[in-house]
Amino acid sequence: MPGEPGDEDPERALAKAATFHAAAVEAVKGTANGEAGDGQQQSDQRRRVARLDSEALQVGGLDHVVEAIRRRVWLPLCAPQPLLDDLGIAPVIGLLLHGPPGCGKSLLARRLSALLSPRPPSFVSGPEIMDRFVGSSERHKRCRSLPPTSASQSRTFCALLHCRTNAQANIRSLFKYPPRPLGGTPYPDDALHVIVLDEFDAIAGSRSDRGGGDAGERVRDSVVNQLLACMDGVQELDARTLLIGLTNRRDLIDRALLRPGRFEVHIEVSHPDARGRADILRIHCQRMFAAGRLDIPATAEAEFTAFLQGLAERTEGFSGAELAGMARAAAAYALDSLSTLALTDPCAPLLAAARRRAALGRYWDVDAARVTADDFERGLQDVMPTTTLGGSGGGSSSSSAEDTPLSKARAGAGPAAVQ
Ligand SMILES: Nc1ncnc2c1ncn2[C@@H]1O[C@H](COP(=O)(O)OP(=O)(O)OP(=O)(O)O)[C@@H](O)[C@H]1O
Repeated sequence: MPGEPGDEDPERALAKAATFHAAAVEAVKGTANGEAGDGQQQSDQRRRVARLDSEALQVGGLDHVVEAIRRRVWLPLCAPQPLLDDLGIAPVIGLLLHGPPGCGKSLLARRLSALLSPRPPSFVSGPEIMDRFVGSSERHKRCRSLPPTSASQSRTFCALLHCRTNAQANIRSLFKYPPRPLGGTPYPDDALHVIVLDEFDAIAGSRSDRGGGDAGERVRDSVVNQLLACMDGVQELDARTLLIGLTNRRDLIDRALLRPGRFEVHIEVSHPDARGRADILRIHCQRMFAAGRLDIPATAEAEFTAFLQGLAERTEGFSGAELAGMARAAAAYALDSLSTLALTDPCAPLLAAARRRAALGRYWDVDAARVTADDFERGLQDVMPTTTLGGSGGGSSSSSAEDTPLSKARAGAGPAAVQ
């Protein structure tokens, strides 16, 4: 039967799929054009199905991840059904993104789901689900420490049964489509439903490791069993469903969930390399650069690039979250120096309330506000201690503004050297 994993050698099926790629995209474009109501919607749909790359997703340093997603997840999802039938494949129903914290898994899942389907995705936090059910079952578990009267035993049994039933119902309800948002953009009934399972290991921990001992463990086991059952029944649903599991610990996840046909595609989202870090920094500094708030003229694209490369060289081992944090810290230092100006202005307390608002602009000197090399240097120092990897030592405390990538870039000296 088409769509059953293992019907055809996956490599061969993929090679065939690649051959049909152009035709598939064209066919989908055609469908989008045919179905769209007005011109705007047409062009939106066309863009949605026709493009999936790092730029469209607004993520940096994840080109290889995006390419794998495009090939294994996106192409089969947007290919025409007759073509999939000929190839004997069905789109995957489970994608697992795993890797260290802060490297962009949630960001990627959010952006990808927005690009894949007009239907709002369902976001689920693993610990939240488990706390609700396992927490209560563990509270009831304490009944076990009571003297083994028939009353306490039956209370424990009922509580466990209740928690298991609730947890299973809760997992089943995940697969139901969320109600259409009132006043939102209409979408077809069979639009893809994306379910993002954050901290997936909390829901999907390996059953064999736990031995199924106490009440909480039995609830956890029943959640995994329910998840397996729901995934196996996903093909019967009216709309296609894609589960995206996010985890820092793939090794903790039950192996039955990780097999082909369930979470079939595993992609590691790891720390970015120097080029990736420059891309991520560009995303997070682009706005201040374009607004002329960086201490580099907004037109000096080459200087900006050199500045980003210099910073990227000095931030080995940083995650995307840490790079974004560094840009925020630099901006906060810039604000801080401006607000100091405001506090030290001797006229400030004397101003009448009506004039304060107008005066604020003067005190903050909004027009002159720039994020300087020193601000980035201090931002780098701030974020450094949270970084556990790398330690190429960017930003030794003695480095002066003259040594910074920004000042080197401004002097036309190119990227700063790795320290
Ligand atoms: N590749 C990236 N490109 C651009 N920004 C990034 C990237 N990676 C991380 N960030 C920034 O860091 C923030 C946090 O990243 P995100 O929550 O996606 O990490 P995560 O891998 O899901 O972490 P965790 O495993 O701790 O949940 C993002 O909202 C974004 O601002």
